[in-house]
Amino acid sequence: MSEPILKTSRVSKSFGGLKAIRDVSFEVAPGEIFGIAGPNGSGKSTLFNIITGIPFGPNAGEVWFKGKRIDGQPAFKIARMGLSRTFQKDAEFPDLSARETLAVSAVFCGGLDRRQAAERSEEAFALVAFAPHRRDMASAGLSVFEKKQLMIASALVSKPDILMLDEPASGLTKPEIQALDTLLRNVNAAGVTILLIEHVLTLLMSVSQRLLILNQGQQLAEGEPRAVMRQPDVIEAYLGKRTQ
Ligand SMILES: Nc1ncnc2c1ncn2[C@@H]1O[C@H](COP(=O)(O)OP(=O)(O)OP(=O)(O)O)[C@@H](O)[C@H]1O
Repeated sequence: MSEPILKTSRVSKSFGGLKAIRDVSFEVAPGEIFGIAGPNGSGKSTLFNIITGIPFGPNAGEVWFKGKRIDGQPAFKIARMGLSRTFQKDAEFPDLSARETLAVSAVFCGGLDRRQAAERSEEAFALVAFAPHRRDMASAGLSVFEKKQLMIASALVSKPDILMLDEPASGLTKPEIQALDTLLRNVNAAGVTILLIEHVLTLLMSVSQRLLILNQGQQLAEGEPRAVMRQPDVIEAYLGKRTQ
């Protein structure tokens, strides 16, 4: 692999007696779409939290981004270095328009002035193919898919090197998942490395160049998606053990 853009080295995170992430090490190459999967509660979102520092870093281990160690850094610094994320729950401002939402993200998260914010918003809207005639309506009136587009555009407005998406396909119909597949490929083709947590395995398998599988906070497998998904221990973690 070329020099990794992101690397974790034996990161761990505990909540009291619960070891949510144990000794997880992986590397992401620049320009890659890197998928992360695992059963419910296996630690996927906690891994994103540890990397971004939102709301906490690891208890142990190291996180490296663009050759710099970032664990222990404040979350806003990590974000401004070029690491941007979304959350499982859509969090729109219902009374703000899509355009105003992006302006807020650009000014507060990207640290941009109003002119730069407007330029970046146009770029982000274009990248996620957000319909121009819907940009000035209140976010509350947007469709589920448009809210996803807006969430991703908000994360892109600061021009991150890495975009980290936590289950972006949840709540989408099959055609919308197909549209999300295209959206992710377009964002990636524009030079953004993507880390993708996703339960919709068709999407994950379609867009990811490599997969990391977590189970009970531990790294179960990593590698080429089809090979990983054929591994007996991965099948067992998803489907349970045969009893006969
Ligand atoms: N802030 C917290 N305090 C206490 N326990 C937590 C906290 N965050 C996560 N956990 C626990 O850590 C474990 C891993 O949770 P996490 O949300 O990372 O899993 P996940 O793989 O993202 O799950 P899902 O697929 O359901 O979103 C779970 O047992 C969860 O209950």
